[in-house]
Amino acid sequence: MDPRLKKLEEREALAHRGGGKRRIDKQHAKKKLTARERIDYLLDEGSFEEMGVLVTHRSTDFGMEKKQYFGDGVVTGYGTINGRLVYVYAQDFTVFGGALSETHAEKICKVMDLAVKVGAPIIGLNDSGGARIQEGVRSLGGYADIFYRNVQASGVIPQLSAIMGPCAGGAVYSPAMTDFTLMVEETSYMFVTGPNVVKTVTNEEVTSEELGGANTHASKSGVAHCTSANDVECMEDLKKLLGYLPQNNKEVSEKLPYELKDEVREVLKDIIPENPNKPYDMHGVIKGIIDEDSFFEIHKDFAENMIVGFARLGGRSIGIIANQPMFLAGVLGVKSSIKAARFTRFCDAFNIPLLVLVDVPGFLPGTDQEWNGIIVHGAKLLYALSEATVPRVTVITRKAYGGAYDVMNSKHIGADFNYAWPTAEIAVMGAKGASEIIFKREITEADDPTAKLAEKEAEYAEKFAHPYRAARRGFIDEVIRPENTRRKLIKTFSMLEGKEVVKPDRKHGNIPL
Ligand SMILES: CCC(=O)SCCNC(=O)CCNC(=O)[C@H](O)C(C)(C)COP(=O)(O)OP(=O)(O)OC[C@H]1O[C@@H](n2cnc3c(N)ncnc32)[C@H](O)[C@@H]1OP(=O)(O)O
Repeated sequence: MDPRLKKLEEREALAHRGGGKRRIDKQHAKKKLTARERIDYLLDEGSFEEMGVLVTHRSTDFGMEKKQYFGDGVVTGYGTINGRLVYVYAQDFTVFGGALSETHAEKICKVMDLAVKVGAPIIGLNDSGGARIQEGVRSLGGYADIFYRNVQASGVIPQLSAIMGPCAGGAVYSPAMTDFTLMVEETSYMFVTGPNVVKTVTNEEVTSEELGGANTHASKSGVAHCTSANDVECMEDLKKLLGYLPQNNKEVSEKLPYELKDEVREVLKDIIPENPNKPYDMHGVIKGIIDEDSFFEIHKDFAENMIVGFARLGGRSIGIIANQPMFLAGVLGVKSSIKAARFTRFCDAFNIPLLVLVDVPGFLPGTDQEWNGIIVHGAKLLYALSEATVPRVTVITRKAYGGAYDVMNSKHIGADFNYAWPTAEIAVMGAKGASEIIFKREITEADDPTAKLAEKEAEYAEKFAHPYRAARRGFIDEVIRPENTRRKLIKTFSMLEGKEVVKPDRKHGNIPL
């Protein structure tokens, strides 16, 4: 063999060995794949083109000049997922624990820059011990270079993060600024300060898993949008999620071929219980509207009184925001408002039309909510929907009470089409609460206050617990039969395809944060 070619092959082979067999075995023993194996699962077969395979770090402190690994702990490049171009970086835990050096960061920045220039999604597979301790501030600078690029890329290309091992300290802020963070159950964790620091500062005893494992972030903090059972499932989830998204903010998501069929869905006819206070599962309504098996739920276990996720409707990718009467009667709270607001802004940035399903009795009362800022967090959702210019369609299935009626994509805040089912109740509040206030004297002075309250409640319900007053005013465009919802929505979103909104000239608005 030509010795020059041999030199190249030797180096490439070394790069592919990562931190060596012992460390790869250790990675596998933890039920984790290596960086290269993850990329193999993620991308279309044979599509990966690696960049910077021969990069090494430049550190000479602590004898580091003798510890050189080609690639420097991160595999970067581009390839395709279902034929679509994506950029990817995967941290290699077998090399310095995937710790981020100056050169490691430069490699990540290079693919991020390309992704923005070309206009294709970037996917980061994180598995790292954080800043390369031997490099000090050069490593910290490398993180900041990535953070800066995350912000510049935000709303321009989709940015997806998978946490597949440790992600601690400042390292957490890159995934936090990307659009979606997926975490692998049991093998990944994220925290700003680990259990030892927590114990020293607050005297709390907590494990890494409890503090920042996948389930914690998926249910308590909302930092994780989805969790996956293992590395392979995580790659599959990334692929699925990507399927709903466009390549960049100038494109729309691919519309899948769709044959008109089963537009009338009888299953929706009886989904609302007779008793208006009885819960039902809004997932059933979603299922009854969308293309078969097409719902990809985001934040499934976080703020469950609100459902958000992507679906296909007549082959078109849409974002769904829906109150969930099964949890806290579907009220708006701090977490659910933040959840829906963030999702709204993503969909709006990437031209994904929004369907809002409403069954909301109001805002969650209590000191906990008030002291945690429901005013400002509720305003986030109001603001996000009001500024969204993508096609926005609302269906009120049952309750739309008080300020929550306004917030949940009402006509008044710019929704394009507002439907209501005959079971809709659009009012300032429920009939009982309203009667107790406005007929207070009559009720207390009555011989039988309970009977009086029931009489007044019925009177109020007769007047307001329906969609027809709103329809008379044009706040509701049409009262539709539930079984026809899918058909109506396919037509409506198709009709709205050409929607354009000219926005006022300003640097940016000031969303309540
Ligand atoms: C932006 C600001 C920040 O990032 S501040 C955070 C700085 N990082 C940290 O404090 C975490 C330090 N590392 C650790 O605590 C552990 O290594 C963690 C990540 C928990 C992994 O533990 P474990 O699975 O047992 O692996 P290990 O300790 O044997 O490490 C594997 C190899 O990786 C190395 N390593 C790890 N972290 C770093 C780092 N930050 N800088 C440089 N090297 C790192 C370890 O030395 C070890 O190397 P080797 O394989 O024994 O040669």
